[in-house]
Amino acid sequence: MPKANKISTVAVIGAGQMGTGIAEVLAKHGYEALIYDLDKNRVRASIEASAGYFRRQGETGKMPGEAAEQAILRIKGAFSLPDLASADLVVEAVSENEGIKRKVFAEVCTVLKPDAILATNTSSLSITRLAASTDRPNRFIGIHFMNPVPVMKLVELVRGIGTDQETFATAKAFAESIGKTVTVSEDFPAFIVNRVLIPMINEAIYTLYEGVGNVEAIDTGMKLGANHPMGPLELADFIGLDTCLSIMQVLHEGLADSKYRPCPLLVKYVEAGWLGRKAQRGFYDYSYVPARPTR
Ligand SMILES: CC(=O)CC(=O)SCCNC(=O)CCNC(=O)[C@H](O)C(C)(C)COP(=O)(O)OP(=O)(O)OC[C@H]1O[C@@H](n2cnc3c(N)ncnc32)[C@H](O)[C@@H]1OP(=O)(O)O
Ligand SMILES: NC(=O)C1=CN([C@@H]2O[C@H](COP(=O)(O)OP(=O)(O)OC[C@H]3O[C@@H](n4cnc5c(N)ncnc54)[C@H](OP(=O)(O)O)[C@@H]3O)[C@@H](O)[C@H]2O)C=CC1
Repeated sequence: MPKANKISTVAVIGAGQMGTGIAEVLAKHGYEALIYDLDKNRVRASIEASAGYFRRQGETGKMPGEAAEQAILRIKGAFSLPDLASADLVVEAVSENEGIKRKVFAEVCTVLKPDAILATNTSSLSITRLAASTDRPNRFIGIHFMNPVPVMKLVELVRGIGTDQETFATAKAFAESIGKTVTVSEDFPAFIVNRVLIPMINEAIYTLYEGVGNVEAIDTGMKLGANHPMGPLELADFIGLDTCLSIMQVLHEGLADSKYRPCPLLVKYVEAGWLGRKAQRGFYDYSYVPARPTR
């Protein structure tokens, strides 16, 4: 199994959709994955979902059955932060909120090996600022995976001002060892992919808000008219409307340009708890099969 220099055990903090996908890709490529979340039920649900994913991979012949079974065994639940002490690399994938991430870093640094690398999967936040809240800004880096992690080929690497060359080289070798293509972004709000993608989604929400078209017309338009695999509103629901809003806020505040103002309809949906697929409701209602547009 390919492994990046000096890394064999990887801890993933945050057992949501990204943390679960990251653990799956790690296990598939021979790494021991420890998955942690504040909510123990989330850890159990994540492990269960990953086991289901690998069983389907085995049943459909996408992975040899035995390899799929071994991958299941490589994902282990961590139910307290000291359980992460053996990690050579930590990938933080908790909610896109700077305060929450800072708190997690402060706590996890107390249990990590001094030479462990700390990475964040943040979609938008300053790597330099997050690094400054840790005891190891030189060994801190942004490793930004795309959703769904097992399918999407890209990883963006983002150095903070203090990230050292060895950390960057190890992170790059690690990302390539799990089959990802690496692009490098400078440490600016939302990096490259989300600087382009999320304002497009925000504009689609404005198009809905202003009554230019309904959900179906906007998504069909972009799928058939621009060959996007998902319409922008479907994609917003898929990413999570809370995450989309956080990214727009970081762009708006970080670049101080009114063109990044979050659409009031996006704000309202998040305030209502209509966060997209993960909440069963966003621009679509997922209690129906197939999901029905809500506007
Ligand atoms: C917010 C950020 O910080 C950055 C981001 O991630 S932005 C979001 C980036 N992601 C995108 O833009 C995704 C856009 N959507 C797509 O590419 C596609 O709709 C999709 C890949 C998600 C699904 O593709 P599809 O053709 O509609 O569906 P489907 O046929 O079911 O799936 C295609 C493959 O993906 C796999 N797949 C789909 N969802 C998956 C998931 N959650 N986990 C694992 N595999 C998944 C399927 O098993 C299938 O695999 P095979 O080809 O081996 O059979
Ligand atoms: N969604 C996407 O398409 C992408 C997201 N990202 C980034 O990945 C990160 C995670 O996103 P995503 O997986 O979608 O979000 P989710 O909401 O699916 O998952 C976040 C998880 O973190 C948990 N959590 C919150 N606070 C803590 C804490 N203090 N300690 C441990 N766990 C905690 C949450 O629990 P609870 O729900 O109980 O609060 C939840 O289980 C974000 O930074 C996001 O920007 C990056 C690329 C793509």
